[in-house]
Amino acid sequence: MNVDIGNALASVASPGASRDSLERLDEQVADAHERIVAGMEHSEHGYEALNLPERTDPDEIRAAVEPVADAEALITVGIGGSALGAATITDALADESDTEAVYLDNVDPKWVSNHLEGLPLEETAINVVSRSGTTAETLANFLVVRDVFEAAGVDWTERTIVTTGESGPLRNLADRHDLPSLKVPDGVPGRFSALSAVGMVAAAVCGHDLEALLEGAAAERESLTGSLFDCPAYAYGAMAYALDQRGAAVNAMVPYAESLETFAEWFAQLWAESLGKDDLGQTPARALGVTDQHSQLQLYRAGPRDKLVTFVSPGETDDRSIPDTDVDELAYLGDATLGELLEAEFEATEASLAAAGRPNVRLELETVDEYELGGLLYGMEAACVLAGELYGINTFEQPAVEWAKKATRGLLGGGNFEEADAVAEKTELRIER
Ligand SMILES: O=P(O)(O)OC[C@H]1O[C@H](O)[C@H](O)[C@@H](O)[C@@H]1O
Repeated sequence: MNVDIGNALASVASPGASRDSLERLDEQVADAHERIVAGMEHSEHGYEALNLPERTDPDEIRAAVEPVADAEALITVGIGGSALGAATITDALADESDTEAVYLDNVDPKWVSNHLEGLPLEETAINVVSRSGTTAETLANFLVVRDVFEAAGVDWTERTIVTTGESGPLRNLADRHDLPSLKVPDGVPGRFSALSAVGMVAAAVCGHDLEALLEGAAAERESLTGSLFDCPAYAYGAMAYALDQRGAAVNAMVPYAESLETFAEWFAQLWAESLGKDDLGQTPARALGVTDQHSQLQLYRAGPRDKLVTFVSPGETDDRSIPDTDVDELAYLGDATLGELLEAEFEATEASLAAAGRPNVRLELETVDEYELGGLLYGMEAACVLAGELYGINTFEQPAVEWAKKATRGLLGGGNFEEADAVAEKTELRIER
């Protein structure tokens, strides 16, 4: 992954960071890097995620999925960090796989039913993922999926792989039914776990190259140095932080590839849940090039100066020519391809923001493949860890999310949680028709 931060310099954009201010920030980056390296060396909670390129064992993952390696469809049951990393990988590489990957990361009843309908259950694998093993949505959906298999007379125990922590209800269930199971590595929070079994079981069932994913990530790891001027991941994390300090409270992630739309979702969780602490953090927004040029771009170019726009350039892709036409005004299209049109729109949009003095950064991939994806995921995680150090917050906890989880369980009678009391205390000002 390469990163181009030129359009976020103060000479181009407002808010923007001057070269001098980046030189000064680089001293903090050097300190933060030392802290990060120490955390990695001691396998501290969270920092350990940056060791995954060396720690994850592709053979172990492949062995666990072996019984369902030929599955026509894969249902992954998980939520948040236990779904989005896997979905980012399999959605980005869907064209390369014959396995249909379905993700149940919501409990909207109609949506769940629609997703399960019509699947060839005899040829479908189930991938249940929950670090804690207690997440209500995941456990509930798993019970629904099991029920659907049982109703169809298909033995779900033959087709299920579990990835969870050392202990907990899901671990007990895996043991009771003797299911192939993998462990969420210690010290790796869900949103940083894409490059472990959490994200890679689905990739393995879909036949993707696990080694290449890890090699891409390892190359990014190698580039972690003490200076933002030498390290793309740190350049991104430092610039995003610097811009937030100057008023860019929103970070709009805009990949220019349909296949990377889920990546923007993954990034939103990473950035929001990691950095949204102590009244700090940058709000992630999601958009898709070129589609959202025709919806959100107006705001990004002419609305409040509170945004950084992060483009992702997918590099080389399959192309398709645009057929000739005898309509004179459209003749220019006939000389081009859809890929050239996309590329021209990307560059034009980037330039249009720069011309209006709106900060934007470009993440460049060579192409969308396992190696580049591994690098992108790892690079964004390292950028996030660096930003967390610069903010001075705990990047790896998520107490605000835990609060709502407890309130939900309390409401459903799953234990005594004082958080549930707040629901009854809601202030109402209802306007009725
Ligand atoms: O993997 P689980 O324990 O089921 O957790 C799934 C998700 O739950 C919560 O929402 C956390 O805030 C997320 O970070 C986590 O990824």
